[in-house]
Amino acid sequence: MDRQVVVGVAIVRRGQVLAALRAGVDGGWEFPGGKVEPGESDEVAAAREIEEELGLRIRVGASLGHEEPIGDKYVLRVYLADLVDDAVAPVVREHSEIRWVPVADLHTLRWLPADVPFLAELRAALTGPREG
Ligand SMILES: Nc1nc2c([nH]c(=O)n2[C@H]2C[C@H](O)[C@@H](COP(=O)(O)OP(=O)(O)OP(=O)(O)O)O2)c(=O)[nH]1
Repeated sequence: MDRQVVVGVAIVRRGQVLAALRAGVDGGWEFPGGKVEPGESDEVAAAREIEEELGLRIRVGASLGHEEPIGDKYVLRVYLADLVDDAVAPVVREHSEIRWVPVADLHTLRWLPADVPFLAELRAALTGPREG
């Protein structure tokens, strides 16, 4: 059976990324998002989950590129997004905590294991190639 896709959304606002803390023993910091439902595109699922979890309207952009297995049932894809309205604040509905984190500090949080490989990609996508 194919693995079900989980979309994580890296919402970027003024150089900071919204990180969300999943509660519980298996908890940790994650990109808000959730499972893509049958017949739904990744982008539609991402926008739906962010509206449900945080009350935010987003524009979903590019995928960070690769996908990461979560256990043996799921696979995680992470998409860049920005806010339709920068002035609207997130509402915490499902997480224990949320934080806007400067891109350079993302690695200081305790992320869920599947998320860690995306951090370098995210930093590269947001800061561009370094000049030598
Ligand atoms: N949303 C999200 N889930 C992640 C990330 N990294 C990671 O390992 N996961 C795991 C945690 C969960 O086991 C699974 C996603 O489940 P979920 O609970 O967010 O999905 P959902 O909102 O559709 O929930 P449900 O209706 O099935 O309960 O993927 C991440 O960055 N974002």
